This record gives sequence, structure tokens and C-alpha cells, in this order.
Amino acid sequence: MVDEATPATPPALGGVEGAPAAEAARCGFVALIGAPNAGKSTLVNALVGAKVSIVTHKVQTTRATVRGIALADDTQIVLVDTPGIFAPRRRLDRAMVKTAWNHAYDADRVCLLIDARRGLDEDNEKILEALTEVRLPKSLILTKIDLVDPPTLLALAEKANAVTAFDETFMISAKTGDGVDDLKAHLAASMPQGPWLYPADQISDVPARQLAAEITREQLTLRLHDELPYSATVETETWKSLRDGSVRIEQAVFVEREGQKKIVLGEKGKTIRAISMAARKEIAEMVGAPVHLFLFVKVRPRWTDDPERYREMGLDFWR
Ligand SMILES: Nc1nc2c(ncn2[C@@H]2O[C@H](COP(=O)(O)OP(=O)(O)OP(=O)(O)O)[C@@H](O)[C@H]2O)c(=O)[nH]1
Repeated sequence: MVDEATPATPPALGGVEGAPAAEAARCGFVALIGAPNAGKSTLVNALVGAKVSIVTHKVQTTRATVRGIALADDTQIVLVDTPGIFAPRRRLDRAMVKTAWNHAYDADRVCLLIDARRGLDEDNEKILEALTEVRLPKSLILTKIDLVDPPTLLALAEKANAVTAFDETFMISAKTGDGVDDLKAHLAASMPQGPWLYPADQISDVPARQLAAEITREQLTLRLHDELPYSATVETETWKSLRDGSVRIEQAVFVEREGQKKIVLGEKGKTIRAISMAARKEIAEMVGAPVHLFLFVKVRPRWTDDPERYREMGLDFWR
């Protein structure tokens, strides 16, 4: 069973469980960057083979940087799923964009994802130009190829490579699985030789209590995004393993105003109950045990200006 801190287990000194012999092992970091909705989280989940990053059709669902850990034979690929890059206006936006670029500079390889249907719009042009300054191995990944025809794809690949020279261009659909295995094999081959950082069975370094909060936020976003754009956040406040093997989890849903609290609760508490039920099911799957989930909606005015909330979400605070 996964406990609240399981995925955050620090790497053991002198080798980790299930790792190959030192001469054979490879391990490295791959940063996935792109405009909001490019398909980064979906790709991380496809490469890891499990859900470690939340995905919605609404933009900006990834706030914290979620690492997925993918294995390919003797290679461990640590995937850094960054928040979408776009022209930031509010403080939360600026923190997300800054966090994305900081992680890109720390990686062994940077992969730019471009939604093939969206093509080279202003956001993507800007990211491509900024990437010319990054002195690291770079790959281009055209995503959602199930939605466009081959000539459009080729033209897009050519145009993007004319702005930034990529080592390789991949064309994938995380939805159908097209090209994903090939991409994984290439990423693995380009990782440096070195010991694994995580045990073989670890798929994320995000603590389970944070993943559980992300799962609830995903349900909130799915149901209430239009009424509550970006002004809600979720934190796991308590996590107790009970004698019968189940887990009791209390989470706070923070909103900025009283009116938003009413929206989250819904008529006679209907909305929060539906969110709680859906989240409980997913959290129980992740934990591998029955879960009792309790959600409390709290008003915290101006939480988007509070550095502590940013730390909780794994973002860099930036004045
Ligand atoms: N048709 C199709 N849809 C996809 C594919 N990959 C992702 N999507 C959809 O695109 C939307 C955005 O995907 P995400 O993985 O959340 O994108 P992201 O880049 O992580 O988004 P942010 O969190 O906003 O930065 C979701 O509705 C996905 O289901 C794909 O290969 N094909």
C-alpha cells in the first residue's frame, strides 16, 4: 500500500532496489515544455504507463511540476512535466511560467511539445525563439497527430526546425499510442550513463498527499472551471491510516470569495459530494486501499498572492 509520503522516498545511498548493475545503468532528466494544453501530462502518463499527472481539456491544469519516472530496460527516464508556457499576466501565471523554464534548464534533454492541430501560433513561436538560447540537447515532439493529416505535420516540422535546430523530431499521439514507444526508446538511448535515482517500482516523486490533492483539483476543474477559473486550490491537511487498512484523508478546498464557496458546495451540497465521490475513487486506486475522503471548503482571500500556497504547489514564488 502507498502511504502519504511513499513516492517521495529519498534515493538510497549505494544503489536503489531493482536497479541494474552500475556499468549498465542509465538515468537522466527530460523536461517537457510547451504551450498550455500541448499534451504534456498525457504524454508523461503514457510514457510512465500510469496516471501520475492530471489531464483535462481545460488549459493550465498542471501547476506543480510533476515528475513521472519511466523505465526502458536499464534506463530510468525522469520526466519533468512543466506548467504550460504562455504570456503571463497574473502572479500565479508568472510563477508557473518561471517554474517551467527553470526546470528546462536543469534537464539533460529538453523536449518541446507542439499540438499539431494548433500549429505555430504566437505562443509556440515565442517558445521556439526562446529555445534557441537553451544550450542543451533538444527534441521536438508534435503531439495529437491523430487529429491532422501527414502533409500538415511535415510542414509544421519543417517550419519549427527552421527557427530552432532540434536533434530529432517525433510525431506522436498519446491517445492512440502512435509513436510513443519509438519516442521512449530514443529518449532512453540519449540518457547519460549513471545510477538510477529511484527504486524500480517508483513512478513519481510527488508525495501521495500532494497527488491526492491534485486528483481532487482535477475533479473540481472538470466540473467548475467555467464558474471558478483558477481561483481554487486543494491541500491535503490530514492523512491517517486506520486499523482496518483504510485511509482517512481530510482536504481543504481554498477559494478566494464567499460566492465561490457556494458554487463549490452546490445546491444542498450536491456539487461537493459529486467531486468528493469521484476523487475518492481515484485516490483509493492510487493508494491501493479504501479511502474516506472529507472535503472542507474554506475562503482564503487573495491566496494567489500568498508565497506559502505556492510552496505547497511546488511552484517558485516570484514577486
Ligand atoms: N486527440 C488527442 N488528444 C490529446 C492527445 N494528447 C492529449 N490530448 C488531449 O489534449 C488535452 C490537453 O492535454 P494535457 O496532457 O492536459 O496537456 P498539458 O500540456 O499537460 O496541459 P497544461 O496542463 O494546460 O499545461 C486533453 O484533453 C487531452 O486529452 C492526443 O495525442 N490526441
